Amino acid sequence: MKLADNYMTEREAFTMMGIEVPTFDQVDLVKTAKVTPTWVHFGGGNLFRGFHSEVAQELVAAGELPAGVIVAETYDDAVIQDVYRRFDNRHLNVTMKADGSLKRELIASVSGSYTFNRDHKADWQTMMNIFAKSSLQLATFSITEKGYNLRQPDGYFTNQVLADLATDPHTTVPGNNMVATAALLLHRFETSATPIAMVSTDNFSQNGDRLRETMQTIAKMWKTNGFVGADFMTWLNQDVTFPLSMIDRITPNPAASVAEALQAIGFADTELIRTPKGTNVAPFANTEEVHYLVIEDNFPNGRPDFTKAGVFLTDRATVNDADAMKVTTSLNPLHTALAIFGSLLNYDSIAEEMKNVDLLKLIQNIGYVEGLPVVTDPGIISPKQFIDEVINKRLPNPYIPDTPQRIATDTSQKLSIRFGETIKAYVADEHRDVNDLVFIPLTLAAWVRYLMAVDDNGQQMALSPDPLLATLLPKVAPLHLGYAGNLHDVVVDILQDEQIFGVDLYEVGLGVRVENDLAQLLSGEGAVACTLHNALAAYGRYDVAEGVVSYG
Ligand SMILES: NC(=O)c1ccc[n+]([C@@H]2O[C@H](COP(=O)([O-])OP(=O)(O)OC[C@H]3O[C@@H](n4cnc5c(N)ncnc54)[C@H](O)[C@@H]3O)[C@@H](O)[C@H]2O)c1
Ligand SMILES: O=P(O)(O)OC[C@@H](O)[C@@H](O)[C@H](O)[C@H](O)CO
Repeated sequence: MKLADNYMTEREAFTMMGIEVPTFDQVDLVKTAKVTPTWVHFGGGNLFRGFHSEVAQELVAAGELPAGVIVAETYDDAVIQDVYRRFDNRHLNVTMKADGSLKRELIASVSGSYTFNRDHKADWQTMMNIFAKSSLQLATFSITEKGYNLRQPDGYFTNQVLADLATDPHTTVPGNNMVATAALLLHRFETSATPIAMVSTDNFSQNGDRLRETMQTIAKMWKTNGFVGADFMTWLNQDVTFPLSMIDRITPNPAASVAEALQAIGFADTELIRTPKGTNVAPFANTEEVHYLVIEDNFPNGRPDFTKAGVFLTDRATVNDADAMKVTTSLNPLHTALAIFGSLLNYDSIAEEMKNVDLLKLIQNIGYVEGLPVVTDPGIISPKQFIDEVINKRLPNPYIPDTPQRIATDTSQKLSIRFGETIKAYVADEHRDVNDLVFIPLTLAAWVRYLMAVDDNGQQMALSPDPLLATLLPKVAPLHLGYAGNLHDVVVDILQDEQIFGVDLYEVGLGVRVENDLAQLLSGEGAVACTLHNALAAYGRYDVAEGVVSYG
């Protein structure tokens, strides 16, 4: 069987293979979406395919979303061509359960897919038409942290953004994806002027606020340059909402092991694709069973009843707390620590890393000891239960084919949220001492050590993509194993960069500690494993069997 087979008429054949098929006809969604679109999603990568599209499928089945969801790609044209249109906008979502069994579901909730950038004029116009429709209630985003950037590392607008902001959006098509998004909102204002919710579901704190600020920055510049009036600003401020969200579902890149399992049952569409822009996709997505989506309930033009698909809708403060819990202490910092140390120690599986007692203790100390105490309980999810589930069930699940290399992607964009927020909380609390942080600074030092692109055996190591590599690699170029020169002079520029860490590490009193850790980490072959082991012996406060104990 394959994705393009008619699941309405061949339902039994799919079911016999253990593939669940939709109860609705995708053709109906497509027809409805042409007239009354409801939901657009930007960034049709793996998270969307493993999570949002499944939420949409449940909502369609519940009669809550007759128009399905429309996918728009601003960045990677090949995604639309290779895994959406080529497969009639369908994919297989494979949920990998802790007992090794697979749930396979044919997803047909996508009612259209478009490449929204200036190279695709017809798709551009279609998206403009969709945004003009008063039926459109929301747009969601999963475009990675860097997808929201207007500025280059030095804080100035990128040349593309400068060019976009200097030209009238009514006459010139913008090149930057955020400016293009603002152009959609401008078109909406100038046509239906109906309210809309723009929902970022990317992994960073106050994600909605960042999207709002980005849209407002663009609008202000347009106004300054005389391209829009004050009325557009007023509409943007009053009628467009940017709800906060917390999203959680470990969704690794499509894995060969899952492709093989699908081939074994006779499913044909299993090709693993790496697009020229580096997105790893396939006709299927593979994801975990556990998932949380918490969204601020602020939809000014109405919304489907997301709760029918297990989504939490709540107030802003609760979402913020849930997000801070996940992104700054209880999941993503642990992931990033495993990504950095795992890459240096030559692991290619997160589950395998969890069998290394030192790596396990590392994340226990970062999570339970250093992060959890400064987290506010969101009330809807217990932080302690959440982190227990992450460390004891989710990360060790051998059936989740996740890799430290995937998670190490774009680390420079993530450190300020993953660790910087905890550092700031310690600094802000007069009852806490930032010098009690041991394993967070060690992980930051390990990231600088990682940038040397040499593993713990002294062998060259491929680095995961990161937009700052071009500026960072020349800075660490003098470093080598056994380096005995002036380390401070080499790393000071990096460690004081607030854009990267969220704080100037020297200003908060952690710079020298990170330098000292780095000196140990690069002292020779095996020094990464050894430094971690010694730090745990000296300062580890979490005992695997007994829970938190005092400093050694
Ligand atoms: N995969 C997960 O486990 C997971 C879980 C929770 C949250 N997230 C969030 O979702 C994001 C996407 O994850 P994914 O697994 O879908 O990744 P992916 O690599 O499968 O897809 C990335 C998507 O972002 C788009 N993109 C990349 N760079 C862009 C840019 N500069 N501008 C605009 N769009 C850009 C790509 O075209 C693609 O659609 C993550 O960065 C994270 O913030 C991921
Ligand atoms: O997606 P990123 O790049 O922000 O971070 C990598 C992983 O930590 C992340 O994708 C997790 O798998 C996810 O946050 C789990 O919900």
